[in-house]
Amino acid sequence: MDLEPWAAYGLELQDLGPKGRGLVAGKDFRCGEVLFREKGFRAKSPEHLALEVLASAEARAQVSHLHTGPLCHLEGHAGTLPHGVSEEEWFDAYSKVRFNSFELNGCCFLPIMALFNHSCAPNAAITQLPPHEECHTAMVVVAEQGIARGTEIVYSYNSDCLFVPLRERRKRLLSNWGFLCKCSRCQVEEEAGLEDDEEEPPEMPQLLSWEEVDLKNVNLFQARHEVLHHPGIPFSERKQIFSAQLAAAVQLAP
Ligand SMILES: C[S@@+](CC[C@H](N)C(=O)[O-])C[C@H]1O[C@@H](n2cnc3c(N)ncnc32)[C@H](O)[C@@H]1O
Repeated sequence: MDLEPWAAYGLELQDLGPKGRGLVAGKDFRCGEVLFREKGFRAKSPEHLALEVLASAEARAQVSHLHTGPLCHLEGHAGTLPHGVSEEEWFDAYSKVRFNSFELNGCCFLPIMALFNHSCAPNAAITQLPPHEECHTAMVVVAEQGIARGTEIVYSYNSDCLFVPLRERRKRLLSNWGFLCKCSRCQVEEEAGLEDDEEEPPEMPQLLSWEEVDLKNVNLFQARHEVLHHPGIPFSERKQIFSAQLAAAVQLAP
């Protein structure tokens, strides 16, 4: 593998403290721009993917740089290990797959995409590209002002997380991904004491709808901030708005 394949996309890998490493914009990106594409591996489950990785020296090399999650979360292999594979090698491969893959018509594993950190107020989103049988994914900028050079690029590991209050978001991320979310939104809400408070009903902002998906970049994401930050908007409505924005961004992408 190329030593720094993300550099060709204008991305820089940096140490970001409590979140570990993360990818940062090395140049300005426009709203709606596709900033990254990758073809990865797909299998029925993380266990199947780990076995595929262990079976191929090339795949092992492709994942060697990845974060290894907390082993206490792992149940380990159900049956016998492949010939010549030690327990230690199994746990390393399984942990890398388990904590860096996501569910998209099966278990999808993208070795470079796995370097992006999660945020509950993301400035990018990932979307599947055709042909859909392949694990082929693009990342699209969904920040209303685009993404300025030097800004960390973050997407939501589980877009459902965007639409629930702080305590519930943290619970889901902790149980599915094994980390306590330290994104900017969680930190602001934590400092404001929202974890303990009953959430107040929001004033309804001016929201985008499905009918408006052909809007131009300028106002495409004008309602995004409100959508993410007003906890009282019904879950189904938030999801619809978020999906409409993403669909519009993909249509606008070159
Ligand atoms: C897919 S990896 C992302 C890249 C990783 N930071 C690295 O150094 O390789 C996922 C891991 O990054 C860390 N991480 C990602 N987003 C985070 C966030 N919002 N808050 C805290 N940790 C985060 C967690 O350790 C998580 O298990």
